[in-house]
Amino acid sequence: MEWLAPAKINLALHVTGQRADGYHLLDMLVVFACDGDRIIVSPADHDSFTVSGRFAAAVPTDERNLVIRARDALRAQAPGTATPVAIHLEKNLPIAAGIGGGSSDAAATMLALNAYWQLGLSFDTLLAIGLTLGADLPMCLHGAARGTPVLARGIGEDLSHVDALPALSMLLVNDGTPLATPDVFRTLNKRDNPALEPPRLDSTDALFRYLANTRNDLLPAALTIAPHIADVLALLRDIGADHAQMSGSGATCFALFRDPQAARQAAEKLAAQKPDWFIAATMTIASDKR
Ligand SMILES: C[C@](O)(CO)[C@H](O)COP(=O)(O)OP(=O)(O)OC[C@H]1O[C@@H](n2ccc(N)nc2=O)[C@H](O)[C@@H]1O
Ligand SMILES: Nc1ncnc2c1ncn2[C@@H]1O[C@H](COP(=O)(O)OP(=O)(O)OP(=O)(O)O)[C@@H](O)[C@H]1O
Repeated sequence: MEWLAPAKINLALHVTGQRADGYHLLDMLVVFACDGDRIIVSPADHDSFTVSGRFAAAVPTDERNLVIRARDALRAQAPGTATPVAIHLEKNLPIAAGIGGGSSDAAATMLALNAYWQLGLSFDTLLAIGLTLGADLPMCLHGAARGTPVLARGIGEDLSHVDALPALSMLLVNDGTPLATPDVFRTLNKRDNPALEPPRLDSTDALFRYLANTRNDLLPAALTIAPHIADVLALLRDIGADHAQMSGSGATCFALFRDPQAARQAAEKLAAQKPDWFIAATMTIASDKR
Protein backbone atom coordinates (compact mmCIF):
# COMPACT_ATOMS: atom_id res chain seq x y z
CA MET A 1 0.00 0.00 0.00
CA GLU A 2 1.64 3.24 -1.16
CA TRP A 3 0.65 6.82 -0.32
CA LEU A 4 2.00 10.14 -1.55
CA ALA A 5 2.96 12.56 1.23
CA PRO A 6 2.73 15.74 -0.86
CA ALA A 7 4.78 18.86 -0.34
CA LYS A 8 2.63 21.49 1.43
CA ILE A 9 3.08 25.07 0.30
CA ASN A 10 1.81 28.07 2.25
CA LEU A 11 0.99 30.47 -0.59
CA ALA A 12 0.20 33.05 2.09
CA LEU A 13 0.74 32.97 5.86
CA HIS A 14 -0.56 35.80 8.05
CA VAL A 15 0.17 35.77 11.79
CA THR A 16 -2.85 37.35 13.48
CA GLY A 17 -2.39 36.66 17.19
CA GLN A 18 -1.15 34.31 19.86
CA ARG A 19 -2.99 31.91 22.19
CA ALA A 20 -2.38 31.79 25.91
CA ASP A 21 -0.37 28.56 25.44
CA GLY A 22 2.07 30.35 23.10
CA TYR A 23 0.80 28.86 19.81
CA HIS A 24 0.21 31.47 17.13
CA LEU A 25 -3.06 32.20 15.35
CA LEU A 26 -2.53 31.97 11.62
CA ASP A 27 -4.46 32.62 8.41
CA MET A 28 -3.01 30.50 5.61
CA LEU A 29 -3.76 29.74 2.00
CA VAL A 30 -2.30 26.28 1.44
CA VAL A 31 -1.80 24.19 -1.69
CA PHE A 32 -0.31 20.74 -2.24
CA ALA A 33 2.09 19.59 -4.93
CA CYS A 34 1.74 16.51 -7.13
CA ASP A 35 5.15 15.47 -5.77
CA GLY A 36 6.53 14.73 -2.32
CA ASP A 37 7.67 11.89 -0.09
CA ARG A 38 6.20 8.39 -0.32
CA ILE A 39 5.01 6.04 2.41
CA ILE A 40 4.85 2.31 1.68
CA VAL A 41 3.19 -0.02 4.16
CA SER A 42 3.53 -3.82 3.94
CA PRO A 43 2.82 -6.92 6.05
CA ALA A 44 5.61 -8.05 8.40
CA ASP A 45 6.12 -10.30 11.40
CA HIS A 46 7.67 -7.47 13.39
CA ASP A 47 7.49 -3.67 13.15
CA SER A 48 10.17 -2.01 11.02
CA PHE A 49 10.88 1.44 9.62
CA THR A 50 13.28 2.07 6.75
CA VAL A 51 14.11 5.23 4.81
CA SER A 52 15.50 5.79 1.31
CA GLY A 53 15.74 8.82 -1.00
CA ARG A 54 17.86 11.95 -1.39
CA PHE A 55 17.27 13.21 2.17
CA ALA A 56 17.18 9.82 3.96
CA ALA A 57 20.37 10.41 5.94
CA ALA A 58 18.94 13.54 7.59
CA VAL A 59 15.89 12.00 9.28
CA PRO A 60 15.79 10.13 12.59
CA THR A 61 14.61 6.51 12.34
CA ASP A 62 13.48 6.13 15.96
CA GLU A 63 10.42 7.45 17.78
CA ARG A 64 11.52 11.04 17.05
CA ASN A 65 10.31 10.41 13.51
CA LEU A 66 6.74 11.58 13.02
CA VAL A 67 6.03 8.43 10.97
CA ILE A 68 6.70 6.25 14.03
CA ARG A 69 4.65 8.58 16.22
CA ALA A 70 1.76 8.43 13.75
CA ARG A 71 1.96 4.60 13.64
CA ASP A 72 1.92 4.37 17.44
CA ALA A 73 -0.94 6.87 17.76
CA LEU A 74 -3.09 4.83 15.35
CA ARG A 75 -2.16 1.51 16.95
CA ALA A 76 -3.32 2.91 20.30
CA GLN A 77 -6.83 3.18 18.79
CA ALA A 78 -7.06 -0.60 18.28
CA PRO A 79 -4.16 -2.40 19.95
CA GLY A 80 -5.81 -5.83 19.36
CA THR A 81 -6.11 -5.56 15.58
CA ALA A 82 -3.02 -3.50 14.71
CA THR A 83 -0.64 -6.26 13.55
CA PRO A 84 3.11 -5.68 13.00
CA VAL A 85 3.85 -3.60 9.94
CA ALA A 86 6.83 -2.63 7.78
CA ILE A 87 6.83 1.07 6.90
CA HIS A 88 9.14 2.53 4.28
CA LEU A 89 9.63 6.26 3.79
CA GLU A 90 11.03 7.57 0.51
CA LYS A 91 12.40 10.93 1.66
CA ASN A 92 12.44 13.22 -1.35
CA LEU A 93 11.73 16.52 0.42
CA PRO A 94 14.35 18.52 2.34
CA ILE A 95 14.21 18.48 6.17
CA ALA A 96 13.10 21.38 8.38
CA ALA A 97 12.23 23.21 5.20
CA GLY A 98 8.73 24.69 5.64
CA ILE A 99 7.04 22.37 3.15
CA GLY A 100 5.51 20.01 5.67
CA GLY A 101 7.86 17.06 5.19
CA GLY A 102 7.48 15.32 8.55
CA SER A 103 3.83 16.36 8.96
CA SER A 104 2.95 15.14 5.49
CA ASP A 105 4.75 11.82 6.11
CA ALA A 106 2.80 11.37 9.35
CA ALA A 107 -0.47 12.22 7.60
CA ALA A 108 0.16 9.69 4.81
CA THR A 109 1.10 7.06 7.44
CA MET A 110 -2.17 7.63 9.32
CA LEU A 111 -4.24 7.29 6.16
CA ALA A 112 -2.32 4.19 5.04
CA LEU A 113 -2.61 2.44 8.42
CA ASN A 114 -6.30 3.34 8.85
CA ALA A 115 -6.86 1.47 5.59
CA TYR A 116 -4.29 -1.32 6.16
CA TRP A 117 -5.55 -2.16 9.67
CA GLN A 118 -9.17 -1.57 8.56
CA LEU A 119 -9.67 0.66 11.61
CA GLY A 120 -12.54 2.58 10.02
CA LEU A 121 -11.63 5.79 11.84
CA SER A 122 -13.55 8.80 10.51
CA PHE A 123 -11.64 11.66 8.92
CA ASP A 124 -12.65 13.89 11.87
CA THR A 125 -11.11 11.36 14.28
CA LEU A 126 -7.92 11.31 12.19
CA LEU A 127 -7.84 15.14 12.28
CA ALA A 128 -8.14 15.13 16.07
CA ILE A 129 -5.38 12.50 16.50
CA GLY A 130 -3.24 14.35 13.95
CA LEU A 131 -3.46 17.64 15.83
CA THR A 132 -1.82 15.95 18.85
CA LEU A 133 1.22 15.33 16.59
CA GLY A 134 1.56 18.84 15.15
CA ALA A 135 -0.30 21.97 14.03
CA ASP A 136 0.36 21.16 10.35
CA LEU A 137 -1.09 17.64 10.60
CA PRO A 138 -4.75 18.51 9.92
CA MET A 139 -3.91 20.34 6.69
CA CYS A 140 -1.44 17.62 5.69
CA LEU A 141 -4.11 14.94 6.31
CA HIS A 142 -6.30 16.87 3.91
CA GLY A 143 -3.33 17.13 1.54
CA ALA A 144 -2.59 13.40 1.56
CA ALA A 145 -6.29 12.46 1.35
CA ARG A 146 -7.53 14.96 -1.28
CA GLY A 147 -4.80 17.45 -2.08
CA THR A 148 -7.09 20.34 -2.94
CA PRO A 149 -6.29 23.89 -1.72
CA VAL A 150 -7.43 24.92 1.75
CA LEU A 151 -7.66 27.95 3.95
CA ALA A 152 -6.29 27.05 7.38
CA ARG A 153 -7.00 29.15 10.45
CA GLY A 154 -6.63 28.84 14.22
CA ILE A 155 -3.26 27.24 14.83
CA GLY A 156 -3.81 25.30 11.59
CA GLU A 157 -6.74 23.07 12.59
CA ASP A 158 -9.65 25.11 11.22
CA LEU A 159 -9.82 24.07 7.55
CA SER A 160 -12.10 25.32 4.79
CA HIS A 161 -12.15 24.62 1.07
CA VAL A 162 -11.02 27.14 -1.51
CA ASP A 163 -13.03 27.22 -4.72
CA ALA A 164 -11.68 27.97 -8.17
CA LEU A 165 -7.95 27.81 -7.52
CA PRO A 166 -6.33 26.46 -10.70
CA ALA A 167 -3.40 24.04 -10.86
CA LEU A 168 -0.24 26.17 -10.67
CA SER A 169 3.19 25.69 -12.23
CA MET A 170 5.58 25.94 -9.33
CA LEU A 171 9.26 25.79 -8.59
CA LEU A 172 10.36 24.75 -5.09
CA VAL A 173 13.84 25.91 -4.13
CA ASN A 174 15.85 25.17 -1.00
CA ASP A 175 19.55 25.90 -0.60
CA GLY A 176 20.04 23.28 2.11
CA THR A 177 19.89 25.44 5.23
CA PRO A 178 17.56 23.83 7.80
CA LEU A 179 15.30 26.24 9.71
CA ALA A 180 13.66 25.00 12.92
CA THR A 181 10.01 26.10 13.13
CA PRO A 182 10.10 26.92 16.90
CA ASP A 183 13.14 29.20 16.36
CA VAL A 184 11.31 31.16 13.66
CA PHE A 185 8.16 31.67 15.78
CA ARG A 186 10.34 32.66 18.76
CA THR A 187 12.08 35.31 16.66
CA LEU A 188 8.82 36.99 15.57
CA ASN A 189 8.48 40.54 16.80
CA LYS A 190 5.00 41.27 15.42
CA ARG A 191 2.11 38.92 16.14
CA ASP A 192 -0.99 41.02 15.41
CA ASN A 193 -0.93 41.48 11.65
CA PRO A 194 -3.99 42.00 9.41
CA ALA A 195 -5.97 38.87 8.55
CA LEU A 196 -5.89 37.23 5.13
CA GLU A 197 -8.71 38.30 2.82
CA PRO A 198 -10.53 35.18 1.57
CA PRO A 199 -9.51 34.66 -2.07
CA ARG A 200 -12.06 35.45 -4.80
CA LEU A 201 -10.47 33.93 -7.85
CA ASP A 202 -12.16 34.06 -11.22
CA SER A 203 -9.04 34.18 -13.40
CA THR A 204 -5.30 33.55 -13.26
CA ASP A 205 -4.73 37.33 -13.32
CA ALA A 206 -7.04 37.70 -10.31
CA LEU A 207 -5.02 35.06 -8.47
CA PHE A 208 -1.68 36.83 -9.08
CA ARG A 209 -3.21 40.20 -8.11
CA TYR A 210 -4.56 38.61 -4.93
CA LEU A 211 -1.22 36.97 -4.05
CA ALA A 212 0.65 40.26 -4.57
CA ASN A 213 -1.36 41.63 -1.61
CA THR A 214 -0.63 38.69 0.70
CA ARG A 215 2.37 38.06 2.93
CA ASN A 216 4.33 35.45 4.79
CA ASP A 217 4.56 37.09 8.22
CA LEU A 218 7.23 34.55 9.25
CA LEU A 219 9.59 35.88 6.57
CA PRO A 220 11.11 38.78 8.62
CA ALA A 221 11.89 36.36 11.48
CA ALA A 222 13.30 33.74 9.09
CA LEU A 223 15.48 36.43 7.47
CA THR A 224 16.90 37.36 10.87
CA ILE A 225 18.10 33.75 11.27
CA ALA A 226 18.94 33.06 7.61
CA PRO A 227 19.46 36.36 5.72
CA HIS A 228 20.36 34.55 2.48
CA ILE A 229 16.66 33.68 1.94
CA ALA A 230 16.41 37.23 0.50
CA ASP A 231 18.95 36.21 -2.16
CA VAL A 232 16.95 33.10 -3.04
CA LEU A 233 13.78 35.19 -3.47
CA ALA A 234 15.66 37.76 -5.58
CA LEU A 235 17.04 34.95 -7.77
CA LEU A 236 13.52 33.56 -8.33
CA ARG A 237 12.26 36.98 -9.40
CA ASP A 238 15.31 37.40 -11.68
CA ILE A 239 14.61 34.14 -13.51
CA GLY A 240 11.11 35.32 -14.39
CA ALA A 241 8.79 34.13 -11.60
CA ASP A 242 5.38 35.80 -11.67
CA HIS A 243 5.23 35.46 -7.88
CA ALA A 244 7.84 34.32 -5.35
CA GLN A 245 7.54 33.82 -1.59
CA MET A 246 8.85 31.69 1.28
CA SER A 247 6.69 28.72 2.39
CA GLY A 248 5.82 28.14 6.07
CA SER A 249 8.69 28.80 8.45
CA GLY A 250 11.18 28.46 5.59
CA ALA A 251 13.67 28.20 4.23
CA THR A 252 12.10 26.70 1.06
CA CYS A 253 10.90 29.38 -1.33
CA PHE A 254 8.42 28.84 -4.14
CA ALA A 255 8.02 30.56 -7.48
CA LEU A 256 4.83 30.58 -9.54
CA PHE A 257 4.81 30.84 -13.32
CA ARG A 258 1.83 31.51 -15.56
CA ASP A 259 3.55 29.41 -18.25
CA PRO A 260 4.56 25.79 -17.33
CA GLN A 261 7.26 25.88 -20.03
CA ALA A 262 8.81 28.96 -18.35
CA ALA A 263 8.82 27.09 -15.03
CA ARG A 264 10.69 24.13 -16.55
CA GLN A 265 13.22 26.43 -18.24
CA ALA A 266 13.76 28.37 -15.01
CA ALA A 267 14.34 25.08 -13.15
CA GLU A 268 16.97 23.98 -15.67
CA LYS A 269 18.72 27.36 -15.57
CA LEU A 270 18.77 27.45 -11.78
CA ALA A 271 19.92 23.82 -11.46
CA ALA A 272 22.90 24.63 -13.72
CA GLN A 273 23.79 27.62 -11.50
CA LYS A 274 23.17 25.86 -8.17
CA PRO A 275 23.85 22.13 -8.60
CA ASP A 276 23.71 21.43 -4.82
CA TRP A 277 20.32 23.03 -4.19
CA PHE A 278 16.97 21.26 -4.01
CA ILE A 279 15.16 22.55 -7.10
CA ALA A 280 11.88 20.91 -8.08
CA ALA A 281 9.51 21.91 -10.87
CA THR A 282 6.04 20.69 -9.97
CA MET A 283 2.34 21.37 -10.36
CA THR A 284 -0.08 22.07 -7.53
CA ILE A 285 -3.45 20.35 -7.27
CA ALA A 286 -6.44 22.49 -8.32
CA SER A 287 -9.70 23.03 -6.42
CA ASP A 288 -12.40 20.44 -7.13
CA LYS A 289 -14.95 22.90 -8.49
CA ARG A 290 -13.39 24.12 -11.71
C1 LIG B 1 4.70 27.21 10.05
C2 LIG B 1 3.78 26.10 9.61
O1 LIG B 1 4.50 25.08 8.94
C3 LIG B 1 2.75 26.66 8.65
O2 LIG B 1 2.04 25.68 7.94
C4 LIG B 1 3.08 25.45 10.82
O3 LIG B 1 2.37 26.42 11.52
C5 LIG B 1 4.02 24.68 11.71
O4 LIG B 1 3.39 23.49 12.03
P1 LIG B 1 4.19 22.27 12.73
O5 LIG B 1 5.54 22.16 12.16
O6 LIG B 1 3.27 21.09 12.68
O7 LIG B 1 4.29 22.84 14.20
P2 LIG B 1 4.28 22.07 15.61
O8 LIG B 1 5.16 20.89 15.52
O9 LIG B 1 2.87 21.89 16.08
O10 LIG B 1 4.93 23.21 16.50
C6 LIG B 1 6.30 23.52 16.47
C7 LIG B 1 6.49 24.82 17.19
O11 LIG B 1 6.07 25.89 16.32
C8 LIG B 1 5.39 26.88 17.02
N1 LIG B 1 4.04 27.07 16.46
C9 LIG B 1 3.54 26.18 15.57
C10 LIG B 1 2.29 26.40 15.01
C11 LIG B 1 1.56 27.53 15.40
N2 LIG B 1 0.35 27.79 14.89
N3 LIG B 1 2.08 28.40 16.30
C12 LIG B 1 3.31 28.19 16.82
O12 LIG B 1 3.77 29.00 17.62
C13 LIG B 1 5.40 26.48 18.48
O13 LIG B 1 6.50 27.09 19.06
C14 LIG B 1 5.65 24.98 18.45
O14 LIG B 1 6.33 24.56 19.56
N1 LIG C 1 9.44 12.08 8.62
C1 LIG C 1 10.17 13.16 8.90
N2 LIG C 1 10.66 13.91 7.90
C2 LIG C 1 11.39 15.02 8.17
N3 LIG C 1 11.69 15.44 9.40
C3 LIG C 1 11.22 14.75 10.45
C4 LIG C 1 10.44 13.59 10.23
N4 LIG C 1 10.09 13.13 11.44
C5 LIG C 1 10.63 13.95 12.35
N5 LIG C 1 11.34 14.91 11.78
C6 LIG C 1 12.02 15.99 12.48
O1 LIG C 1 11.15 17.13 12.41
C7 LIG C 1 11.90 18.34 12.30
C8 LIG C 1 11.21 19.25 11.28
O2 LIG C 1 11.29 18.67 10.03
P1 LIG C 1 10.16 18.87 8.92
O3 LIG C 1 10.81 18.55 7.62
O4 LIG C 1 8.92 18.16 9.29
O5 LIG C 1 9.93 20.43 9.09
P2 LIG C 1 9.22 21.50 8.24
O6 LIG C 1 9.37 21.18 6.78
O7 LIG C 1 9.68 22.83 8.70
O8 LIG C 1 7.71 21.27 8.61
P3 LIG C 1 6.53 22.32 8.61
O9 LIG C 1 6.42 22.89 7.24
O10 LIG C 1 5.38 21.38 8.96
O11 LIG C 1 6.87 23.30 9.67
C9 LIG C 1 13.31 17.94 11.94
O12 LIG C 1 14.15 18.33 13.00
C10 LIG C 1 13.32 16.42 11.81
O13 LIG C 1 14.40 15.81 12.45
